[in-house]
Amino acid sequence: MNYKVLVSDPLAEEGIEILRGFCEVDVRTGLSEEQLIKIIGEYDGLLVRSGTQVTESVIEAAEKLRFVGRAGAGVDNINLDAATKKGIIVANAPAGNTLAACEHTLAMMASLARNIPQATASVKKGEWKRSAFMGVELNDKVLGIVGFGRIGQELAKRASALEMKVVAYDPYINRERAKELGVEVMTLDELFPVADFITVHTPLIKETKHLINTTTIATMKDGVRIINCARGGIINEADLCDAIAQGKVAGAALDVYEEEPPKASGIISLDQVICTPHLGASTVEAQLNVAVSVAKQCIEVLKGGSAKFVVNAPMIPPDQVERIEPYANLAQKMGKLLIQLVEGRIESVEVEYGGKTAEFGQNTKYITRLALKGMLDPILQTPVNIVNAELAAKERGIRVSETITEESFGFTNVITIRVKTDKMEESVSGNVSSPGKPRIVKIGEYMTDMTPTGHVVISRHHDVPGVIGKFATIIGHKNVNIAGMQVGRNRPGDEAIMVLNVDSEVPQDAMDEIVQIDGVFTAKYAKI
Ligand SMILES: NC(=O)C1=CN([C@@H]2O[C@H](COP(=O)(O)OP(=O)(O)OC[C@H]3O[C@@H](n4cnc5c(N)ncnc54)[C@H](O)[C@@H]3O)[C@@H](O)[C@H]2O)C=CC1
Ligand SMILES: O=C(O)C(=O)COP(=O)(O)O
Repeated sequence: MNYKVLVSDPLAEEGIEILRGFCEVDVRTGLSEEQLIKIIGEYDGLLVRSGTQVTESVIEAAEKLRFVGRAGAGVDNINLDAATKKGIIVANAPAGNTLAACEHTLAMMASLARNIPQATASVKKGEWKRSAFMGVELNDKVLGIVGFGRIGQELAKRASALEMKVVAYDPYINRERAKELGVEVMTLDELFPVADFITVHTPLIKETKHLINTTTIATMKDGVRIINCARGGIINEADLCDAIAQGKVAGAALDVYEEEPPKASGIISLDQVICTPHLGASTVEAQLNVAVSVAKQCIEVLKGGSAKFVVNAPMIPPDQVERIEPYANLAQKMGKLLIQLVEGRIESVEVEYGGKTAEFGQNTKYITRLALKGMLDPILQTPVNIVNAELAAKERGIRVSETITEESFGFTNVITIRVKTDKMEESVSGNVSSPGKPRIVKIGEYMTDMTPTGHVVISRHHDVPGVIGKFATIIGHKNVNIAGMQVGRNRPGDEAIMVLNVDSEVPQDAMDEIVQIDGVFTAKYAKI
């Protein structure tokens, strides 16, 4: 298969080389939205940084696109809802530029404290104004970190080494980690009045938009200095401008802006504001890291696998992959089998996690999505994958639920998928007894022991002599070899189930004949 990937922002050559070893790569930077919309239909993958706006219209025009890779952390320039709806995997490289952004923040803070950019410009003009650039020390000052994630934590370590007192706010803060780093955890209301320097390291989301504004600035220390190396929009620039003009805020260091590039007449025109053009991630080391990371993830996805840092679907933590992945694969096969066994419009899908699968925790969401993919992908026009499986079900009015039970009919771990349609109900249960040994252990009420692979015929019939023989004769006449057979029943003479593993497809006319056999209630052929 000849894949094509578009790189629409500057990406380190090392990443592009990795991609070129796998597929065709076009590097076209500086495209307008209109230009991007015109060409995106040709591509299977798109790699961006913060310069490209991957809007809903771009996603709409992307006929073949399966992967959008963000060579960096922030994904606020990508319309995740639109991508999710279309089943496009969006992944980033979250840790690759952490240190670059952290060091840039430190550099900005030191430059702000000592007026280095303003002094540099003055000296270059031939001036020698030593008293005009009196600074403040970082030593002993309180640094307030808002957003204690990767960058916030790295910054705390370094600021402590400079003998600053570090305080932090994050609604999801890891208190243990904060304690280890000697950081005092505060609420925002507590942090604002005590900090000499305030630096934001949150994503730009609804909750953080204009987090720093006239009202919150009023609660800050007089002469506070503010740094934003995270995202424009976390600070209300107009409000900050006023506060600097009034002398409430002594200065600001900005790497990111509400509009990029920022207007020359806006906040950057103030002498007390120092600025860089979104350079937080611009180090040789960080660019190599993020480019290689997204290139590798892109290849994995185009090969049919998953990406390591998917942002629009549940992910399995790396240390859980070995345990969860076999069940996820099994669930997908169970879903694929079920959809071939049922008739009618699906109303609900229930995935029950039995025995010790309760220990899977949040990872059940990943497994459930793969069960839905197995079930819905064969019957829907739009490809269904881990990203859009849940949405695809919801859009078709299918209720999806997960339940957890200790009940496991003798197995350590067991997953049961129950499908209810407007005509019937069916269920299958599966287990992975040892690595690489997935089994279907129950179909409806009947225990089985079936490998979920290849061609199968599953019938329900009256448990009376002769039925199985007639069955085998019909299949034999079609030259279909029977590889294995299991019969399950609850009581002699009752309804029984038969699972036949066969070596090739059973033609429809043979299936039609089988259902005509006296005593056969249902018979379904399925390919897993
Ligand atoms: N200037 C640049 O070139 C760069 C900017 N960034 C930006 O820096 C920011 C942080 O990046 P990372 O530390 O890697 O992300 P992260 O995801 O590791 O940390 C973000 C933290 O913000 C916290 N948070 C969420 N909502 C919050 C709220 N309402 N108030 C306070 N905290 C909240 C989260 O709990 C999380 O701990 C992102 O916006 C990212 O895009 C990242 C790299 C380079
Ligand atoms: O990783 C991030 O969030 C950044 O803001 C870096 O942006 P960039 O890749 O340099 O355009």
